[in-house]
Amino acid sequence: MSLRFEVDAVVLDIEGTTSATGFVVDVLYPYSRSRFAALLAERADDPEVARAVAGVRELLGEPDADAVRVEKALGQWLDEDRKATPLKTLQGIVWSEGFARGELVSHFYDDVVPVLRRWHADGVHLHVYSSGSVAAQRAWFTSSPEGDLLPLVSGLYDTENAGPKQEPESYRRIAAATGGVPERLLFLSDRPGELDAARAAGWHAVRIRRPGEPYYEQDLGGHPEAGTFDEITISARSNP
Ligand SMILES: CSCCC(=O)C(=O)COP(=O)(O)O
Ligand SMILES: [Mg+2]
Repeated sequence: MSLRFEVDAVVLDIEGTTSATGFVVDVLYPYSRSRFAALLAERADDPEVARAVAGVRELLGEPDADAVRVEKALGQWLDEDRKATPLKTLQGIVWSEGFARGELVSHFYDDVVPVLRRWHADGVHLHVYSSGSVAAQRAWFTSSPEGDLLPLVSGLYDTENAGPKQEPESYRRIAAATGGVPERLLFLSDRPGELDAARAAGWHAVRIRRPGEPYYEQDLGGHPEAGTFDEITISARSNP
């Protein structure tokens, strides 16, 4: 299938779209799980850690939850792949340190990086919108197997600065932040509920449907689909 869009910017989901969910779940999740206890015990006074812990307690409805209870909740949310913002904040802290130490290198599907480079060279603005925190996204793009990809990216959005990914209002916020008009924005994601929200905000939305990904079999939404990024052609305004 070949798809063509005239847009100024492409907004990218990460897990299931640019990158394999299996890598996130099998490599990144265990990495964060094994470091949460030390993070909660040794850096409870770090303002970002304290804010995230307060967020965990709020989601639990347990204002007095101690570090053991908080760690247990984080572990359960990891098991469920629940995209809870405080979990993502804490993961972002440990992952970005792991990437900086060279203990982690991110993953991109083979088709993705050449196409991102081409779109960028053609004047298409690239933004990221992921449940992974902005800190995690920055580290992910900086420490790729193909070197530092962060210069390709103009903006990073997560559930904290944009809002939940399945709500149209979040896409309106991103459009306002990028200065883009909805009909000149294209969102790529594996998850039908996110694509529905982007479409409801007036964006173009393409479902990236890769074999082996969790939403591959789900057949809802009626969105245009692509199996790889090569199937999508973008004409930017500056480069018709
Ligand atoms: C570098 S982000 C790590 C992946 C992650 O934790 C996540 O939740 C990604 O979810 P997405 O919204 O990109 O599907
Ligand atoms: Mg995804």
